[in-house]
Amino acid sequence: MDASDMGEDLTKVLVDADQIDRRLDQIAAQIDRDYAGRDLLLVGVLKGAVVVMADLSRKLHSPVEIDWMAVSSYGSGTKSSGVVRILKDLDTDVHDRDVLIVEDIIDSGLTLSWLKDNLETRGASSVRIAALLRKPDAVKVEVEVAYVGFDIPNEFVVGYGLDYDERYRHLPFVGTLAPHVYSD
Ligand SMILES: O=P(O)(O)OC[C@H]1O[C@H](OP(=O)(O)OP(=O)(O)O)[C@H](O)[C@@H]1O
Ligand code: HPA
Ligand SMILES: [Mg+2]
Repeated sequence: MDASDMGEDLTKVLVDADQIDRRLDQIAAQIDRDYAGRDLLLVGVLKGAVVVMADLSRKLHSPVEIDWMAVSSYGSGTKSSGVVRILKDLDTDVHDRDVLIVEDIIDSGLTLSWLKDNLETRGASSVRIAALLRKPDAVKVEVEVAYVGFDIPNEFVVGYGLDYDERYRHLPFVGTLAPHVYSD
């Protein structure tokens, strides 16, 4: 599948499937080295992180546990509301655990800075972040990211887990959405 399958909804492919695959290989190798001999809990942030969690976790050689949270600050629009809500909490007690939050994107940083604080408050022994994408020009709150796939321009992107109004999450690449799709 490529951008042309999406008709005129996408203006371009920003990061293709091969680039994502190669970058995740590197990040997984780094995570394996950094957490060698430790008992890591991966926390995926629903729904956007589903695709990167599936691909990244299968590249890890270390034993890990996986749990999920759903938080939302976007609703159906393209701008963060800044108000983070927990829609689904973890099933796992993170007290004394090494936690790695796995995310699709850091945009304003509001979601991850809130989530990192939240998990630290629960007594996790470490909380770090892995994010496939980051938009340096959109950051409103600085968040330290241990593993980042790609820095991208400040444009609304979809695919590889990322949606616009719940669509396009299944695309195997990251592309920019044509403005006519969200300004109609
Ligand atoms: O850095 P921020 O500006 O906070 O934006 C990043 C967050 O926004 C998106 O999630 P969203 O709330 O849209 O939910 P979704 O993952 O279900 O699409 C994305 O998956 C991140 O979780
Ligand atoms: N695309 C889709 N979802 C998002 C984005 C984006 O660029 N930023 C934050 N959530
Ligand atoms: Mg989203």
